[in-house]
Amino acid sequence: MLEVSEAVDLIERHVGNFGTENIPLVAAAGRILRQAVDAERALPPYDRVMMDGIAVRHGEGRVFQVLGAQRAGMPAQRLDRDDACLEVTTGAVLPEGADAVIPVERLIRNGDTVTLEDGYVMEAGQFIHRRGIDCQQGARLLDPGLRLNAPALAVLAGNGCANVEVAKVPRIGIVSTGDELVAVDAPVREWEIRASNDHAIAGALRARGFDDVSFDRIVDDLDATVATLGALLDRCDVLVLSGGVSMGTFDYVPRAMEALGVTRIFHKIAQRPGKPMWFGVGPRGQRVFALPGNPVSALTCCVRYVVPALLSAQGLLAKERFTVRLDAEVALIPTLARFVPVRVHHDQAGQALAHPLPMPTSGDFNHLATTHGFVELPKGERAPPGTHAVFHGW
Ligand SMILES: Nc1nc2c(c(=O)[nH]1)N[C@H]1C(S)=C(S)[C@@H](COP(=O)(O)OP(=O)(O)OC[C@H]3O[C@@H](n4cnc5c(N)ncnc54)[C@H](O)[C@@H]3O)O[C@H]1N2
Ligand code: MOO
Repeated sequence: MLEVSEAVDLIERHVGNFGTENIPLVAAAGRILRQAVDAERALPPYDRVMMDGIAVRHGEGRVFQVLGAQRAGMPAQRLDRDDACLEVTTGAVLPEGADAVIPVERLIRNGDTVTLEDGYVMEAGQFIHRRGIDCQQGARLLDPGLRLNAPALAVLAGNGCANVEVAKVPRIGIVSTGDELVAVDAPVREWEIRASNDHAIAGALRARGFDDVSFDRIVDDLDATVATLGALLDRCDVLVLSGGVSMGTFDYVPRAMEALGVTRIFHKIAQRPGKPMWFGVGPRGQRVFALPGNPVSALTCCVRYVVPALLSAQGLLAKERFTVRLDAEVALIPTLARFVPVRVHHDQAGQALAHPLPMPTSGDFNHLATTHGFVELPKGERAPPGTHAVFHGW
């Protein structure tokens, strides 16, 4: 059986990428940037006035004649006199010849004359945001691999990028398998259960920007499984299945994959939950993740393997995971890595602590909703309080 890290490496090696597309900036929030962005011009592009008030030539004078107004959006005017000023607004170009801005609240105005407030001392260069101080033309502002958040969108807009090259979002087919499964809005009989894995998996994916998802259900029948999966392989880049991958006579997923020419990369990882996980690559390079059906296993495997693989295929550089310390002991398993659901809180120094809430079985998904994610623990006997562990959020 593979170790967790070996499974991650194998997926990483086969996951490839989904290509890029050029989209309008207005549609780019949350997408993964796939181009570099350089400054269109020096920023700010001119000496920018930072306060509403007056622009003057710095000196000893205290009374100034107002010659006119230099408003934002006007080309630069000229100020040649030490005893005069131009009224200015925040964002205006500093008038040529001026080298200080005095805020309006420091002035007493009388007709066309302004006088400095008693005791006010001006400094040369004050309240001027100098041309090029933020960056020079051509300076690198954004690198590929960034998720386009609010500041990054502002950089794109501020530098004339009306269209932007981003990673394509893959088409993902989410498939539930099992005769016992019933849709959320259908009548349910005593021996049936409602399918919940598909919604959990879609939630984990959508929360990371993978919003092109479809839902399908297949019954425990080899021909039906082959037919539905075949159609999905034709139109999807990624399949995420749950159920039908363990040892049962009616666990048809591995056999159907073989019949459809999907190459098995691995089956089974030394971990609990999620041991029977299966991963393969289709004839067109489609990535097929077949997750174990138990709800805790399915969601844990989705967050531990599917989400990071798809994000890395999109070229995202930042990793979502971070390190926490356990606040209570966890019993480990000598032969399997263990994923344990936790609630995260912080100690007085602001350090992230994880409170373990092991689920009694991998079928108990209702209690998962009280947790924030899970920690990954190695094989062993016990993890005492204080143990460092990697946390993965739902
Ligand atoms: N003889 C063995 N039996 C099992 C083994 C084993 O190694 N030998 N492994 C166990 C482990 S571990 C897991 S996990 C499960 C995984 O089995 P499958 O992937 O084949 O899943 P199913 O049998 O189809 O379902 C398991 C369980 O999950 C429920 N389920 C399935 N799909 C959904 C869904 N979409 N929404 C909600 N719940 C779902 C299903 O009703 C079952 O209760 O196998 C063990 N058995
Ligand atoms: O490992 Mo299974 O994934 O116990 O529930």
